[in-house]
Amino acid sequence: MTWHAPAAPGPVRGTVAVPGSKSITNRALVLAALADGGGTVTGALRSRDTDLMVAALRALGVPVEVDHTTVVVGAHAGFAGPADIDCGLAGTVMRFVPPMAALAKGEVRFDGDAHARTRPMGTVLDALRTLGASVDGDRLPFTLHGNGGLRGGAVTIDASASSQFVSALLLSGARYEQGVTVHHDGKPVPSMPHIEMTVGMVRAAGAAVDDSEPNTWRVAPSLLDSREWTVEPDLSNATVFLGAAAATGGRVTVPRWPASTTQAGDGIRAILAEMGCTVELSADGLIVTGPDRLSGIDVDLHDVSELTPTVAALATLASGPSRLRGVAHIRGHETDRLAALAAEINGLGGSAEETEDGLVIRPTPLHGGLWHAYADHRMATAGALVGLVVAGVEVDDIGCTSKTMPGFVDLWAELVGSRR
Ligand SMILES: O=C(O)C1=C[C@@H](OP(=O)(O)O)[C@@H](O)[C@H](O)C1
Ligand SMILES: C=C(OP(=O)(O)O)C(=O)O
Repeated sequence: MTWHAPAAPGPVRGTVAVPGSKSITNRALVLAALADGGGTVTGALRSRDTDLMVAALRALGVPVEVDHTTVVVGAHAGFAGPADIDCGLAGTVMRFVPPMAALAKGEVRFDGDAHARTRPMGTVLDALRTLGASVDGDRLPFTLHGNGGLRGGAVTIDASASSQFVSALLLSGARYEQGVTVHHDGKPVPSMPHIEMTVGMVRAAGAAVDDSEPNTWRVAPSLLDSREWTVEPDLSNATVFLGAAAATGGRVTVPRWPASTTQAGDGIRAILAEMGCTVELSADGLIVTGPDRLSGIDVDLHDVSELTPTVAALATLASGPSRLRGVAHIRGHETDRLAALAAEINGLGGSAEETEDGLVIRPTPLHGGLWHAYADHRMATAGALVGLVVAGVEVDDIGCTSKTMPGFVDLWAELVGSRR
C-alpha cells in the first residue's frame, strides 16, 4: 500500500516509547530454548522477525506462550523434526536457528522470502558441516538432517559479510559436545557490538566464553540457565524518531535509553552530535534537539551498519556533503542498501553516489515522488524521514516496517502531529 509520508508542519517535538530490541529478543528466545528449563522474555519485541523466531521454536517442538510482550519458553526434552522453518527476511532467524536445529533429531527444512534466498548463508552452513552436521544446500532453501546432538569443536570462518555468522555459532555452541571455537579469518568483521551482545548474553545464560584473543571466540560446553530476560528498547528503531528532531530542528525524547548497552543503535548519539544536534542522556531518556541546519558528516559506519539508512536520509537534508564509509556488507542486508539508498535519493532529485564501501551524498533540493522500500523496514523508515521535510514523498510499502516495528505508522503519525 502506498503511504503518503506526512510532512512536518514545524519542528517535531514529542516523546516516543519504542518497542523492545529485535536483536536482544531473538537472542533471548534462542538462549531460552537452548536451556533445558526454558525461560521468560519480558519487554519482548512483537514483530514479524520475532514472531518468526517464536514459530521456529515451536516447529522444533519447544512450548512457547506469548502474552503481549511477555514470552514464556517452556521446558522440553530436546528439539525434534520433521520441521519446516520460515525465515521470512530475518537475518537473525536464518542465521541463529540452523545451529540450534543442528541439535534436533530429524529433518529440519528452512526457507524464506524471495530476497532471503539471496542473503549470504553458506558460511554458517559450511561451519555446521565442519562441526559435524549434515546439511543439504548453501543458501535458502536448505535442509538439516539431525541425529539429536552435535560434536562441535573448532572452525575457521570468514565473517566479513555478517557478524551474525559468529553470533549464530556462539549462541548454540555451549550445547555442542565439545563446545565451539570460532576463528575469523578475512576482512574485519562488521557490526562488532552485535557480537559483544551475543557474548554478554551467552555468559548471562551461564556459559563460559573466552573472547580474550582478537577474532577468536570460544564457548565452553555447558548447560544453560533457565532465567528471565528483560529486553531494552530497540535503539536502532529509535534512530528514525530521533532523526525527526534532527531533521526539523525539533526535540524528541526516547525514554528508557540504557546508560550502558551493547546495542549498535547507541552509536546514533555520537553521529547526531557530529551533525550538529544537542544530545542529552538524562533520567527522562535520550533527548535530541535538532539544529537550524544539519551539518554533513564523514563517518565510518562499519560497527553500526544498520544505522546507514537513517544517517543517509539525514545526510540528504544537511548543509554540506557527507561520506558514509565501511559498509560494503550492507549490500547483503534486507536489500542491497547502498544501491537502494542511491536510487531512491537520486529519484527525488538528490545526489547520492555509491562507492565501493558506502555512499557520498551531496545535498540538493529534493522533490516529492515515490520512494521504494524494497521490502526493507529501514528503507521504508528512511523514506518517512525524508518525507518529513520534502513534501509529496510516498513510500510504496510502509507495511514492511512490520519486520521490526509493526506500530511504526501510528507512532510516526502521533509524533509528527505532536507539538508538545
Ligand atoms: O545480530 C544481530 O542481531 C544483527 C547483526 C547485524 O548484522 P550484520 O553483521 O549482518 O550487519 C545487524 O546489522 C542486524 O540488523 C542485526
Ligand atoms: C540488517 C538488518 O536485519 P537482519 O536481522 O534481517 O539482518 C536490520 O534490521 O537492519
